[in-house]
Amino acid sequence: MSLLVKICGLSTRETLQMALEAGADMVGFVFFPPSPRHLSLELGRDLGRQVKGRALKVALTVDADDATLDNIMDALSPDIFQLHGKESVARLRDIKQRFGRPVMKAVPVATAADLAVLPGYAAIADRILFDARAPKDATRPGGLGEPFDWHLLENLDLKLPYMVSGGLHADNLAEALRVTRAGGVDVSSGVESAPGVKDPEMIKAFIRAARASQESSQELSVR
Ligand SMILES: O=C(O)c1ccccc1NCC(=O)[C@H](O)[C@H](O)COP(=O)(O)O
Repeated sequence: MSLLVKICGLSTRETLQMALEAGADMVGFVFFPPSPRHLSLELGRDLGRQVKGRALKVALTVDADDATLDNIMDALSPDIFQLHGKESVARLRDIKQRFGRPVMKAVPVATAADLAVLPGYAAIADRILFDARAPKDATRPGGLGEPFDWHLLENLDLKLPYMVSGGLHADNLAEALRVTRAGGVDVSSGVESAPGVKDPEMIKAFIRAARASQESSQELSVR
């Protein structure tokens, strides 16, 4: 299974183009006003048209209501909804039924106890995104550029595809993958020169590092 690379929080045509040309498998668009990466529906529509099937479009929301999701569906037509709030298992089921799109549930991780929610979500979600749990005073539940202890996932037995995120960058993603055995990596802050300002060279470096890590793990597996 090829490693999935997601570049999240894209908000300009130029950096989206760079991520697509560099080979991102998923491009994430944030619809959460407190985020420095938040997109208007108009910009989401424009950027969505630019993707043209070259990557999966991920709409990132936080405890959004149906009206908000309807608007995002109309503007972006996402391939996946990434639910990054406190959405219940029942809410995941509702969203899947209403929109007919896969859902990726973000699971915040700080301690082993945070993994207790997995069986419920894993029964409904299509994939899981493990992210660092945000501090209590944070203005948003993700995109904070801080890692969690990847060893908490060392003995994970999850039948669902999962990604690792939270404070990743080109220089630590290989270790994150080695420890977590995740099938994908996701990054936002680690490819930015400032909050919300994506850096093309950092995007390229991150994707290059992810592909290099994938190749070396494939070489090890055939030995
Ligand atoms: O990116 C945001 O601003 C954001 C806002 C609210 C909820 C989630 C958010 N990001 C979720 C992502 O998928 C990020 O890529 C993930 O949290 C990793 O972020 P980072 O640690 O900055 O790489």
